[in-house]
Amino acid sequence: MESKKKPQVGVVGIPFSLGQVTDYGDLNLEAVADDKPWNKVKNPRSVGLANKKVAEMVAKITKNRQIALTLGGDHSVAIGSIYGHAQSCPNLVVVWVDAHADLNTPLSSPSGNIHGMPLSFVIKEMKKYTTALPGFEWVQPCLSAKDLVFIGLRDVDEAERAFINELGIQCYSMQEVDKYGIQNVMERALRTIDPNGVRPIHLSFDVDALDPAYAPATGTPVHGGLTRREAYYIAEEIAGTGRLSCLDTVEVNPLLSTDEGRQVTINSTVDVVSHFFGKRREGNVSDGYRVP
Ligand SMILES: N/C(=N\O)NCCC[NH3+]
Ligand SMILES: [Mn+2]
Ligand SMILES: [Mn+2]
Ligand SMILES: [Mn+2]
Repeated sequence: MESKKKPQVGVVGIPFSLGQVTDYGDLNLEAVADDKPWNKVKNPRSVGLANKKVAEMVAKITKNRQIALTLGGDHSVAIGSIYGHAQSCPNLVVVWVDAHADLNTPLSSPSGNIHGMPLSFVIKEMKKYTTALPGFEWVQPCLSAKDLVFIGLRDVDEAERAFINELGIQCYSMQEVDKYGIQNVMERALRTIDPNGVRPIHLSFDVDALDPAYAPATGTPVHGGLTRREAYYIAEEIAGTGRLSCLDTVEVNPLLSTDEGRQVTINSTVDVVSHFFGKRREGNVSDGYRVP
């Protein structure tokens, strides 16, 4: 699903040098008429309807045993992608790669922007802290807090940190990435959420997890982010499991940078996504290739 704005070719036309791709096309995301704010929450019914369509599409794709690549738009799209993915893979685990926790509820959010709240809609243990929101009646929490891990956090609101502590969610902020190194972080993260190495992986990649030097064209850039090398490593490790089942790639906003910044962001995003789909820095040999 692309955002409503005309996405840049770079992100839409990700060069899938490996594997067979089915383009399920753009979802027709119509705004809901008279979509009044709910407290500070803007456009709840339109965002809710869009996510319902995302959920139906992701459920269909993952039921086909294909990897669903969801191109945002902002991170609110993960409400639909995780819910839809859970319909076909109820035992999924979620790896959330982001500068932000996106764990606010409609009650705790300072901004009212739903892209800062997606996880509060899908985590079962968040039910008692949150509230019903018009447009989201269709969402049932489908993820246990123990099946989620954060990587790359460095801009976490107080309420989000309190929820992470309360729920005991596994969390590797940039502090832990610096302390342990990305190889160690990936080993610990996957060992904790999927010790037997059998569960389908939902990877939700917010490009602002990258340092703004590599992804300036995004809504909420935060200094001190992942290098491209660290992002490649995450992607290669996830691809290496063979259990990637859904990949969200969100928060690329071409309108928020210079031409150069836009291109830098698209190049980084396309490259990281290619590594999630099997591109390896050591090189690749396609099936059937024979030495010349
Ligand atoms: N990129 C964003 N989430 O990942 N923006 C919203 C965060 C506000 N705490
Ligand atoms: Mn996010
Ligand atoms: Mn973010
Ligand atoms: Mn945003």
